[in-house]
Amino acid sequence: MEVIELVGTIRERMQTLRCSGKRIGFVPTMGALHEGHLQLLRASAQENDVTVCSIFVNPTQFNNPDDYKLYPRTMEQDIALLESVGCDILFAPHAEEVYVQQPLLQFSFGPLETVMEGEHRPGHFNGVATIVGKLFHFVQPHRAYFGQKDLQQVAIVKQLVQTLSFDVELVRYPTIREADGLAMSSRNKRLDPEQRQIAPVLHHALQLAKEQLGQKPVYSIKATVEAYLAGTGQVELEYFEVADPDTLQPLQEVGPQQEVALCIAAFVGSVRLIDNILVNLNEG
Ligand SMILES: Nc1ncnc2c1ncn2[C@@H]1O[C@H](COP(=O)(O)OP(=O)(O)OP(=O)(O)O)[C@@H](O)[C@H]1O
Ligand SMILES: CC(C)(CO)[C@@H](O)C(=O)[O-]
Ligand code: BAL
Repeated sequence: MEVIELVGTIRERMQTLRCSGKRIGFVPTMGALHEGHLQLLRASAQENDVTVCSIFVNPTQFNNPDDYKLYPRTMEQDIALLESVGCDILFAPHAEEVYVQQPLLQFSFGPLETVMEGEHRPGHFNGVATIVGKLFHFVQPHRAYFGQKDLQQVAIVKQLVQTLSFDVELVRYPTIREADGLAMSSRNKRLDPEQRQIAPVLHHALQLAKEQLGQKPVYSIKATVEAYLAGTGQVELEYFEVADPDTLQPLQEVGPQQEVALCIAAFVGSVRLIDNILVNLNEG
């Protein structure tokens, strides 16, 4: 695997590959790789001629300085994992070069950024859109792979691609979970053993809500989830929403034919985790 750190070098390399007719698959990450990332990379390796992974803990998308400081960084182990799944190129740029020009562009994603992650992490999606846009320019992928775990991020990137006319096909990959249901996430590495044991309650709460969908009104389902998590005594709920899976806008009512996204964010100790599931009521 080639490891490239400089923007000029990745641009040149990708230009050459594109000119020789190679199809480029791209998996942007912040590192501390786990099986969720590896599945995205395997899908890319299968569906493209060349797979590029980026590892960059992007400072502009962190609204909480401690979260940035404590974000797990495991570069040596990441390189070994990338080699094990046949990744061709790792792009690991430096913040000084990525953010050489200031100030940052301000994006506007309308209603998408006023709910859930947008509401609770001010500036987060502006940082995500900025870095994803830059990475798309550097890597020039034909396809880019994103996880459903960050469902709202996928919608933001989709809007970014449409608004700025990037010629990139987006692939949304299902959430990969631990055996006990916990969605894999780099931040799981920050959980102590007791917190790790309790963390699957986020997923359990989503399952509980799913069972009640179509039977009970949305406000009552929300109350059930709140009471369930409060009962654990160790998890602080930030939000639970029943949302439209495309617009991510909260739904007050759910129709019999509807597909909905059940989305949750909660603190386990000082670690903030998110999760979601998609439910199609039509499928019984
Ligand atoms: N469990 C998972 N299943 C599928 N895709 C995932 C999973 N976890 C992360 N991804 C995807 O991998 C890409 C890189 O994510 P990132 O590096 O932020 O990792 P992460 O595990 O989401 O970390 P964290 O949530 O702690 O920031 C994103 O598109 C993300 O949605
Ligand atoms: C897409 C991304 C790599 C941008 O920094 C990040 O938000 C992530 O890892 O999901
Ligand atoms: N996986 C989303 C990136 C973030 O939480 O900042």
